[in-house]
Amino acid sequence: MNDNRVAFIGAGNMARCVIAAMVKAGYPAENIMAANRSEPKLLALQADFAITTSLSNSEAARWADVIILAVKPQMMQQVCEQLLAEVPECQEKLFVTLAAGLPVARYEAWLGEIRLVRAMPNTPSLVGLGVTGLFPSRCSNYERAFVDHIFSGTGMRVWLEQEAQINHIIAVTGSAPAYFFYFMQAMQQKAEELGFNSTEAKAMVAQTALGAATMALQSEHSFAELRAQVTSKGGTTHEAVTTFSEQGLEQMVANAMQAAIARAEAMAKTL
Ligand SMILES: NC(=O)C1=CN([C@@H]2O[C@H](COP(=O)(O)OP(=O)(O)OC[C@H]3O[C@@H](n4cnc5c(N)ncnc54)[C@H](OP(=O)(O)O)[C@@H]3O)[C@@H](O)[C@H]2O)C=CC1
Ligand SMILES: O=C(O)[C@@H]1CCC=N1
Repeated sequence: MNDNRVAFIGAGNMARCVIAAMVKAGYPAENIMAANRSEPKLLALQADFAITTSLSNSEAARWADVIILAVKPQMMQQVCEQLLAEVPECQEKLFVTLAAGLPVARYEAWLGEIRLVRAMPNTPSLVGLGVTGLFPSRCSNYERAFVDHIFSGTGMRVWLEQEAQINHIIAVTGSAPAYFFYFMQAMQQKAEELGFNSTEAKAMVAQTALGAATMALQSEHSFAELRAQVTSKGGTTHEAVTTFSEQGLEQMVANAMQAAIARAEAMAKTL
């Protein structure tokens, strides 16, 4: 499977995360190319992963067996239409798109009835601890297995049966690293107010998050049970958790996740 040539169109944050995971998992760098409209990110990818790069999307698409679309959703129509105009044979290749919001039908309007996988990774893919949701359209079993192989180094993969579930996985995992970073940022700010220096505070908060997530993954207990283990009757945790609860944490989280889904649905209509 490592013989297939994989080209990324767009070499930003998410392309870097997936490329890092592929290379770390042993995918040959000579079979990976990244194209970007400007040079700095390409130079960094060359230096870090020894992949091939290009300032021409068309060159990358011509070279590739598999084309991974990794530009922002707002750029996607222009990129796809230009690819089809300059590399008409790209229609015969396998496409993967990382973009939020855009349904398969939109790509078919721009590129024809292509074989496409919508993938929704998240940034912890960079360190092999990501979650990627995947929805295939018109793909063979081999193509599905190959895309699973591409993302194998990113962490957990979840194949979805309904396209609408992509918007749900955006809320649950795609956008979710930002929720945790926001929570940790708030904890770090308070720790600094309490007198810990910034480096110490960041490390203490991140280590606690890592410890809690590792315990949850290794334990059969529910999150509620693990929380109960920390919460002594009449103790400090009870006061903190009650404050979260009284101030509506659960509803706030649900509202935020629903807002992410609503935005993905709106993008599907407007982009
Ligand atoms: N970030 C995340 O956590 C996740 C993002 N995604 C999806 O991944 C996609 C990329 O997001 P992300 O990596 O964060 O965005 P970035 O802005 O970091 O990367 C987009 C890249 O596309 C390049 N680009 C823009 N227009 C063109 C063009 N016409 N031709 C070639 N390259 C172009 C940009 O170049 P330049 O450097 O010149 O601006 C930039 O490097 C989005 O569709 C997003 O929805 C999916 C899951 C998670
Ligand atoms: O914010 C976004 O739209 C993208 C998709 C998921 C994470 N980042």
